[in-house]
Amino acid sequence: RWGYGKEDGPSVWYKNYPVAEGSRQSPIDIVPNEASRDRSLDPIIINYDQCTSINISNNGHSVVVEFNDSDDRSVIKGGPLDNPYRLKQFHFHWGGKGCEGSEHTVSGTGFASELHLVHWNAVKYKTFGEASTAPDGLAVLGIFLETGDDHRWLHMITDVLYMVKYKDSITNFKGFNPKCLLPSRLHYWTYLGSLTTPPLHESVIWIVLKEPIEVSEKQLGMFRMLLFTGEEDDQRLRMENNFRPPQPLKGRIVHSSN
Ligand SMILES: Cc1cc(C(C)C)[n+](CCc2cnc[nH]2)c(C(C)C)c1
Ligand SMILES: [Zn+2]
Repeated sequence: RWGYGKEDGPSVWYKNYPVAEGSRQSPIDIVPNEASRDRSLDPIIINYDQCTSINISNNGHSVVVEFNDSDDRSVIKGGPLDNPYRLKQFHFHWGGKGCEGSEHTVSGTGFASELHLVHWNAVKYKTFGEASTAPDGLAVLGIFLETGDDHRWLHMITDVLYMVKYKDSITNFKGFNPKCLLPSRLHYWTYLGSLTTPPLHESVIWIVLKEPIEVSEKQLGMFRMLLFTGEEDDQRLRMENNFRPPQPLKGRIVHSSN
């Protein structure tokens, strides 16, 4: 299968997933003064008030918090989106040391980590699976994490990571509302892209927030105690550097909210 190592990492994914060399792959390097400032771009609207989490798991690639997406209780809308998109899950990508770990970069600079809040278009598609292969099926909100002070709410997640240390482990994680992970300003860049891991479907409307959130080196270090490997595996591989590097823009325009 695929991973983030030398033998199975991003540089060889094209062998089993030819779309890796497609025309709308993610992530990308965002160059702010090459982005087109659209005054017509509305603010994004995030309604997470009725939102509650269900579980937290280690899928062997990242740590994932899942939500009940059986109704429109938690949605993102406005901005570049024609419909409300339902929150399905969020997860993180991070590095092995401070300066790299995010998937998107800004003028060539990476951040220590990147949070992805994954939403799907339940107006046009019946299931997440169907939406995940449609060109306007998913909307992923990307938030950069930079190291600095402790994040006052991230400990809710880092405190339970020991429960999902191994691949395929899962535990109850109710009542967590991810609005506490949002930065104060919702200015964003948006462009058409893809999933950043196989199957790399070109189905994502990316909304990347300009303002990072601050987390401490200690909190970030907790993510690195997770393992890519399972409890029974003879190899113990620390989960870190689970990010794909930026991909060619191939003529795409990045739009910038004001
Ligand atoms: C929770 C989750 C995890 C993953 C990867 C890390 C396997 N993926 C696959 C690819 C991806 C992760 N981040 C951007 N794309 C998704 C998709 C469906 C958005 C969701
Ligand atoms: Zn992701």
